[in-house]
This record gives sequence, structure tokens and C-alpha cells, in this order.
Amino acid sequence: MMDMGASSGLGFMKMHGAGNDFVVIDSRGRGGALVTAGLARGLGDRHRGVGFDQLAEIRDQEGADCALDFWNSDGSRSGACGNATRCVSDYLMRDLGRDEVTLVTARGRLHARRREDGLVAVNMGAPQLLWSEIPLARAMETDSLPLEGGPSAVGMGNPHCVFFVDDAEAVDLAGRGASVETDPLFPERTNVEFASLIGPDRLRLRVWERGAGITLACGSGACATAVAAARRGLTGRQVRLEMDGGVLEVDWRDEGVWLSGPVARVFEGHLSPEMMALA
Ligand SMILES: N[C@@H](CCC[C@H](N)C(=O)O)C(=O)O
Repeated sequence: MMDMGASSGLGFMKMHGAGNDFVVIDSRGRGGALVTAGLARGLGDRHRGVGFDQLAEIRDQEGADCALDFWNSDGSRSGACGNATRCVSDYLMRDLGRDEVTLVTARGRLHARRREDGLVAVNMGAPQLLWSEIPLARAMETDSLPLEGGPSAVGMGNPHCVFFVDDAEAVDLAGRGASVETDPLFPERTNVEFASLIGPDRLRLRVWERGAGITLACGSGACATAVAAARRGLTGRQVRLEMDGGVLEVDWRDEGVWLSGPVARVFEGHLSPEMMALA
């Protein structure tokens, strides 16, 4: 179990899944949640804090191995984070000496397991198909993006707007991502995906995350993209998604969308009293 070092400040771990990076705080046994929007923003600052795409806080939960909350680096909350769920599952499985765990998130109860090849897999649940083809062409009509009927909106416990384009490398990810994230079509903002087909079951995927900007990978984004691709008949239901930080695998089954990939633990530390004062 993580050394919470009560005398030397609150402990944390830095982890990542295919380069999607996280600070993990284990608040079990501390009487409830400790993280606030101010602490998340302060810690998320890559110059003055630790830096992360998301912060995951582990809490006690009766009837499950833990509860899990997610914060973006801008201090906003997210209902789902596939890669952080996989990272925390790896930490819990090692801690408990098991190969399976159950976590409760805003999304509901999620089951995770270690595969024989060492990858960590989580069932992210059923996708919510919000719109299959959004009339977002109006928001994008001034540029040359081939929209092919408009993007797909898919909920995985958080919102995703997925564009299929000929060449994901050619997209101005920062410019397009930021403008779609805040389009009035999405009152709670949205994560934004640009995907190109590179094989019958292979997609190149670049992601602009709500509340975090460009990230090297995004688990729920990979799930949303795979679901949208299968719905459009571009791929089957088992897809490899090649992202800037590595490869994620998605398998859309009757019982839910399974997300698999690598996880890594990077370092542990303790927060200073100055940082804790932001909470
Ligand atoms: N990196 C995540 C998704 C993070 C949540 C997102 N930025 C939001 O606000 O919904 C993943 O691996 O799923």
C-alpha cells in the first residue's frame, strides 16, 4: 500500500497509461475525500505543481474494492477516465495480491483484471450513443476537414465527439480541439477525437481532452472512437488504437466496452504544507 506518510505530508503516486499521466491519491481510511478543485489545479500545474492529465482520488467504498473520483488538470471533474481506472486497478491488484478488482466510479461499478500478457483491462460499461451524426458541419464548415456526414457523439460516462478524417496527423488538434470542446452543442464541454482508418481493425487516434488539452492517450476516447467506428461499419468490434503515447485495445462486447493497455508507476512523493493549503 502507498506510504501515506501522515507526518511528512499527504502521499501521492505518479502513474501513466500509454503516456496519459496521473497523480493518484489514496484517501482510504482518512474519513472521506480530500481533493478540492483548488488542489487539483495547483497539483496539475506542470511548472508549479506535479503535473498530470487527471488526478484520481481513491476512497473507501463498501461492497467494492474502492471508490474512485477523477479531476482534470484545470480543476474540473470527469465522470470517467479509462486509463486512470486501469492504473489504479494495477495498484490495487498489487496491494491486494489479486488479479481482479471492482471499483465504483460516477459511471457505476467497473470490473478490472490483469490479462495473461500483463496488460490491465477494464470493462468501461455500455456506450451511450448520443447522436450518431452530429450536424456539427455548421461549426466546422469554414475549413477543409472531410466530415463525411458529421462526427459521432458517444458517452462513456463522459462526453466524446469523434471525427473520422483521412489523415489525423494533418488536423490542427489544438485549434480544432479547443473550438469543438467549447461548442454550444456541448453544454458540459466535450472531449474531442480525430481518427483515421489505417487497417481493418486499426485506427490512428489523436485526442484533445476536455479540461486537459492534448494528451498522449485517452482510454474513454479510445472506447468512444472504437464504438463509433464499429457503428459506421469502418471496423469490427475489436480495435487497436494507435495514439501518440502507445497502443490501446478496445473490445466492444455485449457486457460492455473492454479497454486494455499498459500501465506504469513512475514515482511516489509527499505534498508540502503549501500545496495542501490549496485544498
Ligand atoms: N484520460 C481519460 C479521460 C479523461 C476525462 C476527460 N478529460 C473528461 O473531462 O471527460 C481516459 O483515459 O479515459
